[in-house]
Amino acid sequence: MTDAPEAKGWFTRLRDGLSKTSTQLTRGITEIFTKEKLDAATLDELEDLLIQSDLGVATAERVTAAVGRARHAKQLDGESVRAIVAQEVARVLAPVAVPLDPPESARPAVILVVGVNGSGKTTTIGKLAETYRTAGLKVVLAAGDTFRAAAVEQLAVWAQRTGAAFVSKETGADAAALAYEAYAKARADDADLLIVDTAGRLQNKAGLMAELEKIVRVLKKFDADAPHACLLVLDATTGQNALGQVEAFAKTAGVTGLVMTKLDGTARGGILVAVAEKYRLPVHFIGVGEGLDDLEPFDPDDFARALVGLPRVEKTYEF
Ligand SMILES: Nc1nc2c(ncn2[C@@H]2O[C@H](COP(=O)(O)OP(=O)(O)OP(=O)(O)O)[C@@H](O)[C@H]2O)c(=O)[nH]1
Repeated sequence: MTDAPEAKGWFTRLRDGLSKTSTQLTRGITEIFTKEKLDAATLDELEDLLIQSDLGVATAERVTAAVGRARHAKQLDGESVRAIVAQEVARVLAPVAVPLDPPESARPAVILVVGVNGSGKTTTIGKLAETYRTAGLKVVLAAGDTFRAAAVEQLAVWAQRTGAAFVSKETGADAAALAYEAYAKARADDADLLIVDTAGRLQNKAGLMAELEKIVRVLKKFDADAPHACLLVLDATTGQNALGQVEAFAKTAGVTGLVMTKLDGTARGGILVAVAEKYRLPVHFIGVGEGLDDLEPFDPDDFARALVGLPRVEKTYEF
């Protein structure tokens, strides 16, 4: 298969990126499962470890129950417990692993990108532009974070780097007016995809909501189905705060899917599982670095194996 080397490269980066999380989990599991006796207290310790690793209570219970069922069948060691963790985590994640396919019929399809400041929105938009440009789509980027000149400049650099068209206005300009101009340009250019950056200010929820609503209203004047996706970018290093962010943005912005960034900088990568389990929103992409190649479509099996530091299982296909 031609894509095998690239896929392998990504898994290695994913595993390296998640190494802080997997080292912590592996160490904890190994300590718990090298004891002579395997009893209810052992399972309680495992459950506590999984909760402390941000996986969420329901997943921790589910994994512990699976390990409990397996304990009579054979002598469990750390590695087999990690394999059970990976299997159960993959089962929790499978329903939310949904690709982001902008509708081809919409010209342009519109992706609105929201999230708190610093979550990695702009970087994610740059990487998305690269992904879709590489797939042959004509992409326009709209610098909707009009409050911060640095955010506009950063997005301009990404546009240049990826060959996407770029629309911006002066600092402080109305973000909805910018969205209007960007859509008009994208349509005039017969672009496939318009990706709109937004300012992220959770601390000013009312203002944020009004601004996002205005952007959406403007887009709907062109196309009643726009935006076709509203992506919330979450920074994994914020741990449990990610849950509050999903709550707030799901209410205010009508989030349709998630991107989780910075999984490489944290021992809290388990938070993706807690978010998936609680909100059941599609997870489209995950990010493990600042480079163009560091964003990939979300694969539940790869993520679950990397989370506990196990090698990738080559997929088998049934016909
Ligand atoms: N390690 C790591 N850093 C990342 C990742 N994604 C983004 N970053 C970095 O995180 C910082 C913030 O990213 P931005 O893309 O500027 O975030 P933003 O949400 O647009 O932030 P504002 O522009 O402040 O609204 C930058 O230094 C990025 O290079 C990632 O997956 N891993």
